[in-house]
Amino acid sequence: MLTFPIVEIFQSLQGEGYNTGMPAIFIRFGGCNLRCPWCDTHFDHFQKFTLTAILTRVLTYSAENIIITGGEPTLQKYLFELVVRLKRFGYYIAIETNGLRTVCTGIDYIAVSPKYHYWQNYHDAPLIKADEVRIVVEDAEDIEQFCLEMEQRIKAKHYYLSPCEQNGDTTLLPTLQLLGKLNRNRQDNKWQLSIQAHKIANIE
Ligand SMILES: Nc1nc2[nH]cc(C(=O)O)c2c(=O)[nH]1
Ligand code: SF4
Ligand SMILES: [Mg+2]
Repeated sequence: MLTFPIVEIFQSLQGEGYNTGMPAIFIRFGGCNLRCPWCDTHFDHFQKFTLTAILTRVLTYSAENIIITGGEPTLQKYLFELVVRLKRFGYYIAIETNGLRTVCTGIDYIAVSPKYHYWQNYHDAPLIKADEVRIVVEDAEDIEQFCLEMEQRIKAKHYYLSPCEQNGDTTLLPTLQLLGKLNRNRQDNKWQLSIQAHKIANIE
């Protein structure tokens, strides 16, 4: 029987990016094709759920939006089958991906978070169109170059920088400084700040 590795399913508010504040049911898949040193998700602890079990659980919540995340959710071979089933119930479906694989059709909103730590993997990454690009700011000399390359590579409506939190430290100041640099000499103020609002609010 078709099963999916599920870390957790819960309802909360989108804490990041353009849809911040949007009530959503989060479906978090296990497994990832990267190992970011600052990763905040235990994607290797999961339980097997059938499609019907996922659906049954999702239907216990009130939100009309779904955020598919992980881990790296595009690793799921049968993600499209899940999306089709969820769509029949009228859900608006967003996905959070690192952008190293294509995203199946039927998803309404793509948030891609390319990882500076794995820059070399992005030179030929397939995802070149998204709704938002969100880059976690690691304190590195050449991260501005990475951001500019991703802006060129991935066409999106919104571009965000997000501070990196690790062991109680945050890169908020370098993030603000980098926003200043990326937005200098241009009128569109294209790069915006995205914080992990759910962590400050102490919600899931
Ligand atoms: N509230 C809340 N918003 C989120 N947006 C993206 C998340 C993620 O872990 O992918 C996340 C998360 O874990 N919680
Ligand atoms: S891509 Fe995301 S889930 Fe995977 S290791 Fe990096 S931060 Fe963690
Ligand atoms: Mg998270």
